[in-house]
Amino acid sequence: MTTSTATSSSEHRRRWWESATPSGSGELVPSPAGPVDELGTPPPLHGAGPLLQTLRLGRDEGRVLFEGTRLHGDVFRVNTLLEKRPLTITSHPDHVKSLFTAGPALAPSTAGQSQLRPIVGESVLTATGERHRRQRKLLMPPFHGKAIARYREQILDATTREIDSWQPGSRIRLADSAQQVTLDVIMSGVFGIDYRSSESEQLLRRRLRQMLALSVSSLARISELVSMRSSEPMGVQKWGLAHLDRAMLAVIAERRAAHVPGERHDILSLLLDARDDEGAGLTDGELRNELLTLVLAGHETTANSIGWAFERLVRHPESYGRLRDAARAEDDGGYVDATIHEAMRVRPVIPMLGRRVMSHWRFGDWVVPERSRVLIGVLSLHHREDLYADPFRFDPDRFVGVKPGSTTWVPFGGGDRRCLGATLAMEEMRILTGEIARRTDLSAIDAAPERPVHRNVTMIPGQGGAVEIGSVMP
Ligand code: HEM
Repeated sequence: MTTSTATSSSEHRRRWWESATPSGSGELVPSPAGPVDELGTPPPLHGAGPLLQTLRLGRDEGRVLFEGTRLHGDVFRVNTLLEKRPLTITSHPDHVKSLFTAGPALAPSTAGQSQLRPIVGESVLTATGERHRRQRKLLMPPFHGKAIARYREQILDATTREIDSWQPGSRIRLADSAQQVTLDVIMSGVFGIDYRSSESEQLLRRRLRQMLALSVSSLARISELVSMRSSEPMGVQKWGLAHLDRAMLAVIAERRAAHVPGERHDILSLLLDARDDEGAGLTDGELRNELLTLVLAGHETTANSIGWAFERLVRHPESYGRLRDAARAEDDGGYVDATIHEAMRVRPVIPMLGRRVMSHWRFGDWVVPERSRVLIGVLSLHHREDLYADPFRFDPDRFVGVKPGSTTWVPFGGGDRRCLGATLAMEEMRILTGEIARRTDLSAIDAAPERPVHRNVTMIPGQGGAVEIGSVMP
């Protein structure tokens, strides 16, 4: 057996999001990982049939991850209807490293099977192999740190507008409020659209908002289920997308016609200038797919991370008090970043990452067959006692002056598929968290922690990070 991450069973009888474990950080025991020849498959989670295991994995990933590591340690397998071979789940940083560093030929991402594929088509998120490499290279420049600095003012403007609208004494869902900001940032940063824009650009803004509202409706959830195994959109999704596509292609055509290289700095304009190694640019269809990917991958993840951060903060008055003091001081001493890192550790919005091993692969004492799908349990990795003392405790101090490790803190994934928008997301979260803490006093509506809810591949706060607004300062 490899290193066990097992925790006491009494603690596990509680719900994991309400857990608090005693302190204690052991030494991390190394665990060999990588391609090998012979087999020795990991233990199954338990005896439940594939239908039940598929449903549990889709609805309650957190429970599967904590139950699996409690029963079996670092590595276990689940039989699902999604794959012919069992899925292997690992939570050991050495295994994570082997998958992140192996490269796309040996351990490609399974994002090609993403539920976003019917909507975004082939894009940097869903492409694999050479095509993914090309798209990623074209898209990188607008997401570099220097480029992100340009969006700072837009993020601050949108944040200020949102907080100005908050009324003392009212109750809000912070994830929804943050989404207004992240959507505005996407509109101005990605498309260069603001209130001064042309009629066709305003139409695109309305259509995007409509489609995003539709994408969380129950009708859309049903249509998502119907199109799960299809690479084409179906039902209400197809109808909504046809409307959006017309608006989006009209804006792309308008911009192409008026384009002067270097004049504008939004991502659409930068992408119009992008060229691959052969000197080819992106077609209108490719631009549409990439822009829609950025909208869908970028706004809800960031907004829900803010929702989770304040869901934790309002239930941890000491840390919240320190954050407010830090945000109101001239120099925050790194506490805002530390708070974001800690919130993303205890509540990663994407709790599992998918890879496929193209060779027999060793994970500690176990070897899984080639072409198996492997899931990295981000949530269970982030709660290892040998990596984080008292892992269920929310404690931003653990990250003050400490850079999170690339294989021990992975809310943005890693390797050649690491989140393209991570720098932008961090900047958005830094400004939102700092400004909310500086200007407002919030409190929890309910003392009980919010239950995690699983939607598609994300894990979001059940009440959206619900808070009561005490005061709002200018
Ligand atoms: C807190 C916010 C965010 C979180 C937690 C997050 C998380 C992730 C994760 C876990 C992945 C998959 C990584 C892997 O498989 O190794 C990913 C991929 C991606 N994300 Fe994000 N993301 C966030 C914000 C954003 C933003 C703001 C954008 C862009 C506007 C963005 C664009 C993308 C893209 C394009 C990919 C695909 C990258 C590729 O496959 O090469 N994300 N993100």
